[in-house]
Amino acid sequence: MTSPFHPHTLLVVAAILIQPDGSVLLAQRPEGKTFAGLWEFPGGKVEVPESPETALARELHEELGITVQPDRLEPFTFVSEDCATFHLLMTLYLVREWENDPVGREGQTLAWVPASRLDEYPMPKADAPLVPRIQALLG
Ligand SMILES: Nc1nc2c([nH]c(=O)n2[C@H]2C[C@H](O)[C@@H](COP(=O)(O)OP(=O)(O)OP(=O)(O)O)O2)c(=O)[nH]1
Repeated sequence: MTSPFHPHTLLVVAAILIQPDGSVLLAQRPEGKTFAGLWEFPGGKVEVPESPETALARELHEELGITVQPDRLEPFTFVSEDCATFHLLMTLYLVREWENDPVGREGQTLAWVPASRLDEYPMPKADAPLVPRIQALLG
């Protein structure tokens, strides 16, 4: 049954950038944003009329100054999480190729983290299931 109070679904795309040594990139959400201080996978909201892949390429350029090819993004997994005022649907892509070195262009601190140490970085609740999946992928 449909409820008029059912939260809307927010479509978010995020990247798991992987270096040749197997470390992955985390960004710390800056002060003033929701979840400030927590670590996340870079990305953001899909805007009309973007595809998820073009939205992720845009977000990675805005946030990190890197260039990725939308058709080289590798679908990995997704999370579906009730966040009280909205429902988060976040699709994640593996990214192994990019141009330029990532820098935090929006004040975020960046960290390259070995998969085995991902659980040392506090993340939004929705990200919790991702950690064992990434560890299984990267060993
Ligand atoms: N990029 C990213 N967003 C995440 C992760 N985990 C998680 O719950 N989110 C949530 C936080 C936000 O509600 C949403 C991403 O939107 P966003 O990052 O564009 O949000 P925003 O800059 O506009 O900031 P805000 O409106 O949430 O304050 O997804 C993650 O690992 N990466």
